[in-house]
Amino acid sequence: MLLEETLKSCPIVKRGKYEYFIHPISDGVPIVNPELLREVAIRIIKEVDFENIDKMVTAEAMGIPLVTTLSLYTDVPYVIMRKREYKLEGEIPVHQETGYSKGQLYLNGIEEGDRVLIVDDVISTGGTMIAIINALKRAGAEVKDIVCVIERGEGKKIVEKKTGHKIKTLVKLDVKDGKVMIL
Ligand SMILES: O=P(O)(O)OC[C@H]1O[C@H](OP(=O)(O)OP(=O)(O)O)[C@H](O)[C@@H]1O
Ligand code: HPA
Repeated sequence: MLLEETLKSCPIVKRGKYEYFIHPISDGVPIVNPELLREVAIRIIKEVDFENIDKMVTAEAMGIPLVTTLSLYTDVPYVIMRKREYKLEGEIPVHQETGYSKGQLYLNGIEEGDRVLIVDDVISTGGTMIAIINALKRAGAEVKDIVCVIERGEGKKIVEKKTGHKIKTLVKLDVKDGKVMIL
């Protein structure tokens, strides 16, 4: 499949001590081909019961092409957790920490009782997913399902243990000696 094929040959750069892989789905560079985006969206749709989902939630930036594509296929609307504060009434700020960055994410647009699907491109340390789940909990939403396209490291296990939510992923990889290995 295209996702696995393109991951195997993608470049790695250092971000501090973190070996960061660069891929169209996780970075939008060097180029995003529609065949790959379509394959990923269809693989996600096969994993999720969209009949039970009111809204999708993702984090800026690289969840955005994913939820956009999914929304066009399923007619389910989406909310983007932004790194920028809007100061709208009811806005929920949460702390986000990844393997290479720290910051804030802001949730708007979710109402109590909303049945939510969380979508993201990568789960690595799990810091971003914890932030998203915390924000949704504070909003009173019901997390129905979670899908991340790419899994690396221990984040998935850590978040599942900490929150009790199951996380679905399409591909699991490891970055070793400057190369991506599909597990
Ligand atoms: O499991 P974690 O260690 O938290 O890593 C996963 C997060 O890292 C990336 O986001 P990033 O904040 O780098 O933003 P980007 O989407 O703008 O690249 C990615 O899109 C995930 O949201
Ligand atoms: O290594 C990575 N590459 C792209 N996005 C990511 N998000 C967390 N880790 C990574």
